[in-house]
Amino acid sequence: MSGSGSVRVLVDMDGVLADFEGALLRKYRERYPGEPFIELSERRGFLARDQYRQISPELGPKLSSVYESPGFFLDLKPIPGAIEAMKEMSNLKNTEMFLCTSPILQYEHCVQEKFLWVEKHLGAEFVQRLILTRDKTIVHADLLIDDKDSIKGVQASPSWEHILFTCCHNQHLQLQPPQRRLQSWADDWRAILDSKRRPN
Ligand SMILES: O=c1ccn([C@H]2C[C@H](O)[C@@H](COP(=O)(O)O)O2)c(=O)[nH]1
Ligand SMILES: [Mg+2]
Repeated sequence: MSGSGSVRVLVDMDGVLADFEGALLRKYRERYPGEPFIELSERRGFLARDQYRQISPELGPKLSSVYESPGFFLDLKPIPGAIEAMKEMSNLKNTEMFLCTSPILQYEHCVQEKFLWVEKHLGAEFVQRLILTRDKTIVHADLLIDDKDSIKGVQASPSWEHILFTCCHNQHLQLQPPQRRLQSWADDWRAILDSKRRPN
């Protein structure tokens, strides 16, 4: 993959750098105060929309109207420790770091706001490291740090090892060895990167 001793890492945005689930619940409750909601501790499954649909079919579109609104992606708060970790990672020797995120299909606001979010929180130099794709399997890297439990695409055997970043919707999942987790940005992400470096 990358040269000897070096490592290429893809870092997801929603649920890893930006607190998508926290903002979604808060803004949904503000917009639909009388409707049922799901506490973050009760979230199961990657797509919040699907879990809300199971309560009642009309709740799915109500929930998605929240993240399709202008300003939703730009206003997301950083996950604790994420900004510091990205700045440190980008300065590590023999380390290529890219942000790799999937825009929603209602891309009108989402795409531009993802770029703006990166510039606002990480700085203009990180905008050059931003990859938007609906299929992360076709991007070549050693590691993908992502909160989605199952990442599928046209490439059946992606080049990267998926490190599951803990988020409310995946915290209950029991991983099958050798699958690995990163519990938070306070967890030892440096050791995970080092584990992919080949000796010089
Ligand atoms: O119920 C949901 C939850 C999330 N999404 C969207 C929001 C994000 O843009 C993507 C996730 O992107 P990642 O790059 O995998 O973090 O999924 C949704 O559409 N519906
Ligand atoms: Mg994500």
